Amino acid sequence: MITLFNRKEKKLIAVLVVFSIINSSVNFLFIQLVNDLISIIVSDQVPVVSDFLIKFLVVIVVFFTTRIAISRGIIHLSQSTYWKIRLNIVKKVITASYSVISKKKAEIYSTLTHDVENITQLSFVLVNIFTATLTALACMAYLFFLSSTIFFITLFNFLIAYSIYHFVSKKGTAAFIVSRKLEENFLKLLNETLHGSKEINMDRKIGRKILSPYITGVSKKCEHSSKDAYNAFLNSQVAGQIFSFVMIMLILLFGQTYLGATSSSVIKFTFTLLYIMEPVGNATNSIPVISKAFISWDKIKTLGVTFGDEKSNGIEKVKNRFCQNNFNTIELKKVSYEYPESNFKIGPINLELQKGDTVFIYGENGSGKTTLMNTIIALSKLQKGELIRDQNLVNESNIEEYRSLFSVVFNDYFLFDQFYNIDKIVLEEAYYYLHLFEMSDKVSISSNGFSSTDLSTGQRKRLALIYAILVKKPIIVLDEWAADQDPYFRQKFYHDIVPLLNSKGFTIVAITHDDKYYHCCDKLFEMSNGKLLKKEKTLQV
Ligand SMILES: Nc1ncnc2c1ncn2[C@@H]1O[C@H](COP(=O)(O)OP(=O)(O)OP(=O)(O)O)[C@@H](O)[C@H]1O
Repeated sequence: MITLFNRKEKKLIAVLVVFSIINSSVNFLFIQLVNDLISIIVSDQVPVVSDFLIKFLVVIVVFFTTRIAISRGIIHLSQSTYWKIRLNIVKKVITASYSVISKKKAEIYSTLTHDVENITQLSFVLVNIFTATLTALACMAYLFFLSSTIFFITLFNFLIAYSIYHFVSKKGTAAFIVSRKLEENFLKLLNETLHGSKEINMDRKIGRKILSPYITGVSKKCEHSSKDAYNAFLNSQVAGQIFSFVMIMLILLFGQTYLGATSSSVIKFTFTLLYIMEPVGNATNSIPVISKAFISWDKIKTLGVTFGDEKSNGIEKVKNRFCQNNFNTIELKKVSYEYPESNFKIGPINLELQKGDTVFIYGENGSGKTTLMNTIIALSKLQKGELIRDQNLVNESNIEEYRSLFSVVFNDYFLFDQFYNIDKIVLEEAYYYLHLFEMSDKVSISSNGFSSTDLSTGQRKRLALIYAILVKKPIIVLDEWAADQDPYFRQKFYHDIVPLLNSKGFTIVAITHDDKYYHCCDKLFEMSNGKLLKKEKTLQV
């Protein structure tokens, strides 16, 4: 759960509350000052200008000083909250499991942009509402003092107006919830458009189709529900204003004759009502912002719950352990994994990896090789069976440490801009691998990262493997790494690089379709429809 404010900020909020009370009080004093002047003027007297000017000056100075202080405080609070929530979400994204993140990308984007912004807007609005409420309360007390009968009639009208507002604004909130959901769909489609821009360039039909009916459809629906929401709020605002005008007219027409008020009270009453109409109107205009902020806050909380808190310390736990962390054996005992979405299942699988092994896994497309790999490296949560490292069961408490044994080049790998997980790069070693992978004429290496990643697909994959080696985790896992390499380099990889890495102490697990090189491993397995079969490597040569 996100803690919105620290102790210092809570103190600042307390100060802002005090300033708001002072601000509302002087606001109220101003109307009293004006009312006093009106009384003097309607009774054909001449006011003592210096008296009123001094009071006016005090009121105006205090009003604007507190107003500026409140605004600055709010800007500080809103911006620090904005970035705190954003960082908190990113932190959760970094520590959450891959399976959760891969399904929640659009939701994360819309929360990071849309929802956090809505919460920030709320802080600006809350101050207006708070000061308007205080001013209104002070004015209401003043009205009571002027005429209790008219005060109760006014109060009754306010309550009716509020009930109508409350009823109608429920409709508005419901429409905002719909539009928030649609916003997520919009971002999902936008994401597809950005990632598929090459395909769209090649075939504009995809672009046209995704634009209409999909993106246009979602944006139209979103536009309609937002309009419905704002209209609902607008209707209730208008209803509130009509009530106020009716009230003022009734008091002016019947205040003296039927309600027993003096002419001076009626004027003061009317003036006070007119005066509070603006801040109260502004405050009610801000209700949609509050409504959206509540919806967004719910979203942020739900997203936090989805991520789960159990791994929130994962990053800190494995810090700096990469080079020291090692293993002797890893065992999979009766391990199974099933995708609920497709009902595809692997297992039960028994497998033993020993330090220094070179293991190749081959098999038909869709036979479950990547699923098995994700299970071995504990990227997928274990559903059935046991994962054992050196006689120790891998569980929630040691899973991060277990994962840190593996350096993986996924089939759909991502090459980061910088060497985030290498504390100190040994340039000599880095250049040795750059030469080995025949990339030294294309790329140079600094302590931050590779000089460029704008390379061919095969070349980028070579960098990904160099990076995986430099991280120095004991097990290198490769998912069809050689598939993008030319025949010459593929041979170099299987004949020279794999044995070299092996001689340097790396354990290698590779998924491969290169049957020509199946003999280059110690242990060969076939994955067949979710089952792992041990194979004699000579059979495949
Ligand atoms: N994210 C997913 N959600 C649901 N089912 C999935 C998912 N990923 C894979 N599958 C199912 O698991 C099966 C095996 O997929 P997997 O990626 O493990 O195969 P593979 O042997 O690595 O194939 P390839 O050689 O094509 O990479 C697929 O046929 C599919 O039915």
